[in-house]
This record gives sequence, C-alpha cells and structure tokens, in this order.
Amino acid sequence: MSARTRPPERGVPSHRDVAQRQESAPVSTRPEFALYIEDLTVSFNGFTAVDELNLYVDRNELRVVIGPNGAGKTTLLDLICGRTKATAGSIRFKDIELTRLSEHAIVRAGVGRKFQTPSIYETLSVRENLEVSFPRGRTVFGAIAFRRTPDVVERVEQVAEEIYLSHMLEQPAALLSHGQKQWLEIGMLLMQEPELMMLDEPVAGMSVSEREKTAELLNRISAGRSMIVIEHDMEFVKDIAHKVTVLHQGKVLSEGSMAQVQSDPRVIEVYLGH
Ligand SMILES: Nc1ncnc2c1ncn2[C@@H]1O[C@H](COP(=O)(O)OP(=O)(O)OP(=O)(O)O)[C@@H](O)[C@H]1O
Repeated sequence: MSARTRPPERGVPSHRDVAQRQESAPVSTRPEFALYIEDLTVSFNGFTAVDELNLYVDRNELRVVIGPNGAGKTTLLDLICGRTKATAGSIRFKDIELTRLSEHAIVRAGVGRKFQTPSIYETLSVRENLEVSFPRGRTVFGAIAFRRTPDVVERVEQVAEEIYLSHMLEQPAALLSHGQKQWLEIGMLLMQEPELMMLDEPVAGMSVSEREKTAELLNRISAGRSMIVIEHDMEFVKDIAHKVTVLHQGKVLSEGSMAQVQSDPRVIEVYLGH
C-alpha cells in the first residue's frame, strides 16, 4: 500500500474524522493533531518534488524528517512556511489553511522556521538580536522601535537562559561560536513563541558538546508546541525524535519510532544503508 493511500495509523485520525468529532464536541476541544498535511504536491517545471504527501504532527511532538538528498525535505518546510506555493493539497495548522496565506500571515498564525545557515544580525548584541525578534520589536517599516519595557527585558532574559547565552547578552553576535549562533537563532524564533517550529539541520557543523546541549534544548522547547526537524545525523535523531518520517522522492517511505524506521528494509535500501 502506498504512503498516499495508507490510512492514518491507530490514533492518527484523518482530518475528516477530527472534523466530525469536533461537530459534536464542545467548542473548546482542540483537535488531536496540530498539523494536518494532506495530498500535498508541488511540481517545478514538470518535476514533482513533493508528491501527494500526508503528514500529521501532534502538539508536544518533535517529529524528525529524514531521507536522501533531493527527497523533498526542505521543500516540505518551504511549503509549510509559504515560501513555496503548493500545486495541490492542504496544510492545516490549528484549523487554518496555510496554503492560502502569505509568508507573513503564516508567521502570525504561529509558525516559525529556522534555515540551515544562521541569519542573525552580527553587529547587534545577543540582547538586541532577541529584542528585535520580540513580536512588537519592529515597525512595519522594519525599523527597530522596541522599548525596553519590563516584559521585553524579562522575556529576553528567559530566552537567553534557555539557549545557554545568559552570560553573553551584551556581546556582539559576531563573537559567538557557530553553535552559539544557531542557538541564538533558535532563541529569536522562541521570542515569537511559535506553536509550530521548524528547524533545518540544526546541528550541522556543531561540536559534540554543542550537539548534546542542542538535543537537550530541543527536548525542552518541544513541550507545548509542535516541532519538525530535518536532520541527517542519526545519533542526534535518536536523541530528539518522538517519531521519524522518512521521505523519498517526495513521498513518505516509512514512519514510526526510530527503531521502526531503522529496521525498515526500504529505509535501509534508499538511505541508511548508504
Ligand atoms: N524552486 C525549485 N525549482 C526547481 N526544483 C526545485 C526547487 N526546489 C527544490 N527543487 C528540487 O526538488 C527536489 C527536492 O529538493 P529538496 O531541497 O527539498 O530536497 P532535500 O530532501 O531537502 O535534500 P537535501 O538533503 O539535499 O537538502 C530536488 O531535486 C530539488 O532540485
């Protein structure tokens, strides 16, 4: 049975199931899953990079997406954050259809995304980088217009502590190590308190101890939100994944616990065996 036609596993209701359940449920009941991706497809000049993909991510879940080069992993994140527009299919987050929204509206809907290379402001201090990421930190013209109100100061200090940078708040970001820059960018996302956070290869180029601290950080911040992480480092995947989705040629090849996907012969053939 193909990934496309495979019904959701037990405990993985289809969107229709949830919609029906919600009709009779009290208004305050949250859907069981935060993110529903169904039949998602994107083609570039006849090449289908994401092909009728179905993916369901829970709240409080850290999902890792793995797969060979060109499998469609980054394109999937591009589709969710609105950078790439879907050719067909649906992405519903908290019951909002994201495929129709602009990138900015998707951010406002609670979706935050970190790219592989850190995009921090090198000349600003760690504190200022976090401040400008506070939702009220910028005007529509992009000028830094925040005031250091007590709530901003408190939030910056909380986030700095979470990302192991409390002792470097006044340092220019340019002086941070590669790993610290990655953490700062995660912190900049945390300032916006996203309910869905997506990270593309967060530990690429990090030292062993930075990887360990990043695993601890991600485990901590996945509580209360949904996370999708693309990663190639299998040791790291083991440390963080609640569930793993393996993509191949734009489709879900396998999905389950790390142990389940690692022992799936199809995954060994196209990815892990290489
Ligand atoms: N804008 C685009 N125009 C044309 N082709 C694209 C575009 N974006 C992605 N692709 C193609 O879609 C396929 C999937 O690419 P994608 O970057 O999503 O793969 P990936 O799984 O993230 O790979 P990697 O692990 O190498 O980062 C690739 O063949 C890529 O060349």
